[in-house]
Amino acid sequence: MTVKDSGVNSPMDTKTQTETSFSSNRGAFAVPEHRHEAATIREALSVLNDSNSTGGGVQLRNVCKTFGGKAKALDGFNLDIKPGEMVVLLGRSGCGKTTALRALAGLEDIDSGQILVGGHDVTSVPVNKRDMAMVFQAYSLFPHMTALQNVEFGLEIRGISKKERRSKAGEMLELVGLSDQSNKYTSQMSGGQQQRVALARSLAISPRVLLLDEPLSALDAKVRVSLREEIRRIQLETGTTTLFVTHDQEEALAVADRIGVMNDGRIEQIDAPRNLYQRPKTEFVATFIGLTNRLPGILQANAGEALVLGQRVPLVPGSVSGSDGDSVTVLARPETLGVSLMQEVESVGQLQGKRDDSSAGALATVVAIHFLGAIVRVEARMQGNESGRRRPDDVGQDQTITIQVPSGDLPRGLARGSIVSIVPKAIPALAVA
Ligand SMILES: Nc1ncnc2c1ncn2[C@@H]1O[C@H](COP(=O)(O)OP(=O)(O)OP(=O)(O)O)[C@@H](O)[C@H]1O
Repeated sequence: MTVKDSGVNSPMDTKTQTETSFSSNRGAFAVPEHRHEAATIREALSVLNDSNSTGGGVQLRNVCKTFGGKAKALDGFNLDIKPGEMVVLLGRSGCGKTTALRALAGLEDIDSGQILVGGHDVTSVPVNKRDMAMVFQAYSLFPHMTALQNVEFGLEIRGISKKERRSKAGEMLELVGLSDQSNKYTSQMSGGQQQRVALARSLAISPRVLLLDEPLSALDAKVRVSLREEIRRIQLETGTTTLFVTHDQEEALAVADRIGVMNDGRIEQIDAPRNLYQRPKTEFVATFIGLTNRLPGILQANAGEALVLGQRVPLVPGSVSGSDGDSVTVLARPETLGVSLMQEVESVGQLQGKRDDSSAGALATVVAIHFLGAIVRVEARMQGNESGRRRPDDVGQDQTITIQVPSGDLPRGLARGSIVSIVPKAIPALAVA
């Protein structure tokens, strides 16, 4: 990773990266010898600014960034974050999330485009003048300083008086729930506690924008969940405009006001978590967020519907256009499919003989049941139509379909090997070609 030199707050430039120091009013502080840790601490501190304004939205306009003349990390990237909003960038590894965040911070120069904060063009403003603070995946704290000293440090490099910074640092540690740990060395703290300290240090300077780069990735599952809730609570309490980068869907859905799903250097869709899940505009977004079943459908173009397993399913905006009768694929969420047990038969073939082919639903055999606490996920294998009279929207033989129901709604007696009828509910879904 290249580390952009950042100016006044990072006198490390002249030192080697394995042994270096920060100078401040207090004197010099040794930085850990580990090369990556040193670079991360330097970046975290360099983003802490030496100007004083708060609030403001963010705009990245048509930003392009290429590394070494190769594929574009950002390719016409556009993002608009409202003041006080928490936007999460979500996407696969390498799609450009971190580059977007670092470009906003000023840690990466951009090839073209414009970056505005609070309506002011900061494209050429150095990193330490952008009024931002950043928390990284790595803890980026001084291990030989206490929690209080680490939080104070960000204020000290901005020339805040000792009395004032001690009071502010104490306040921030209280905000992140660490008042009773303030005199502990950060090297003696858990990962979750260290990230709280890093968050307190970032917020102590009242940044215009808070940047969170996979801040929870190094933590174990339980701590991740509790800390993400804490981050959201604190962000709402302080009203700090925040950009959060993660590849963890659940994390994104849990904390964001809006999620921007990234693909190949740009945002494919940005929306409130619920809209993104229920009304995805593209196949990429529909399949990236949550689970989907690919079901054959027959387009009812004028009605804005598709016939799926004999049932009319409304289509969301962004669905493929075409003519009545066109074959499409409908991306149905597991919870939009109803499942009922066909108790009176022993085989699908036996039932198919009795069934009217015009009735809605398809027959399937349950192959797995996953109990997930509040919900149950059922995997069922379609059997095809053995009577030979296939409906045009019959699901392919042997296709496995995933259905999800609240635990309390699971049909009594449903077990592996049960024969079930699957019927789509009239819940909007995306249709693709
Ligand atoms: N300093 C760099 N030098 C060369 N290429 C880079 C550099 N930083 C990023 N890239 C490339 O730019 C693209 C976007 O990288 P970026 O780190 O922004 O992706 P990401 O979505 O954050 O991925 P991850 O989730 O794995 O962190 C990738 O192809 C990556 O290899």
